[in-house]
Amino acid sequence: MKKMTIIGGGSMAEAFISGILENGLVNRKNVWVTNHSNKVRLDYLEERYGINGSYDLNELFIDTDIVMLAMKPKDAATAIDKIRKYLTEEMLIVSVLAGVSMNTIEMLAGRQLAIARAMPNTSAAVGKSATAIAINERVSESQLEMARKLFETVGLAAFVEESQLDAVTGLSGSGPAYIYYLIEAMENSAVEIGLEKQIAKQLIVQTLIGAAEMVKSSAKPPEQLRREVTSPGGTTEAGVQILEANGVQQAFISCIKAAATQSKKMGDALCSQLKVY
Ligand SMILES: NC(=O)C1=CN([C@@H]2O[C@H](COP(=O)(O)OP(=O)(O)OC[C@H]3O[C@@H](n4cnc5c(N)ncnc54)[C@H](O)[C@@H]3O)[C@@H](O)[C@H]2O)C=CC1
Ligand SMILES: O=C(O)[C@@H]1CCC=N1
Repeated sequence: MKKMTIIGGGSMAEAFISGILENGLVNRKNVWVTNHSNKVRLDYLEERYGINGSYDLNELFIDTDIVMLAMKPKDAATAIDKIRKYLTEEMLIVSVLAGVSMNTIEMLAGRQLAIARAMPNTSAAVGKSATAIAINERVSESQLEMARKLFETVGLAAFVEESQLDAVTGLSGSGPAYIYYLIEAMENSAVEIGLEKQIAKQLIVQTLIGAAEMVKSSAKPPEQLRREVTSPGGTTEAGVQILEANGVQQAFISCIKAAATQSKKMGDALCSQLKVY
């Protein structure tokens, strides 16, 4: 990959810049980033990573072979409108915009483009994202490999159909927040039952890593692993009965469905705004 241009210099962009440089995917002198008039932030990215920040569109787009869209979905229309004349069919456009379809991006750009639309998560910041990627028919084999390599610099990358990306968003895009929510509850309860926050945090984190590792490496389904922890009449049973009585599993299911529905709604809202234009 010769040159990469990132539109939007927020937390997602920073995770990718860090991953790309750590893995030597693009030379730091060939990584370009812009944002919406936050010069202080661009200066920080330049200084911290030795990359280029710029507001000059010619400089940003000349000879670039990959353009990443990393602004908030609500800013996508304005941002793409500004850069549309610089986008060409030869470039790979990589979008991480939640809920914004490849069709919508092409409508905003006013032309057909080779697009890889992905849903990473914030664990990209530590190289542990779970990312799903969908591509359109204009993406070449070499561009597909480029997208795979790009997302693998920040964690696991899997290819899905675009129609599945709202589900992915509800599941793993928003997923870290559900786990943090659980950790908050575990930390609060630990303090209430007499543990110090610091030691509780270590125990909780290791418990999560261990359980995740077990699910990953074992052929047993999670339900069976759960049963193996649960001795009849024991402590786990006493705890899990409370979760069941409070409908916690159902609450998680409803939570993920609501997040997936919201992803679809956000995309539909942007799409209907475009039709009104
Ligand atoms: N935060 C998350 O958990 C995840 C976010 N995403 C997606 O990643 C994208 C970025 O999210 P964050 O990094 O959290 O956002 P952020 O708010 O940290 O950064 C957004 C950046 O876009 C820039 N921007 C706004 N308007 C612009 C314009 N017209 N031209 C150029 N730059 C412009 C802002 O100046 C800012 O630097 C969003 O579309 C979000 O849906 C995807 C997966 C997970
Ligand atoms: O909450 C959001 O809309 C974004 C998309 C996935 C995670 N955060």
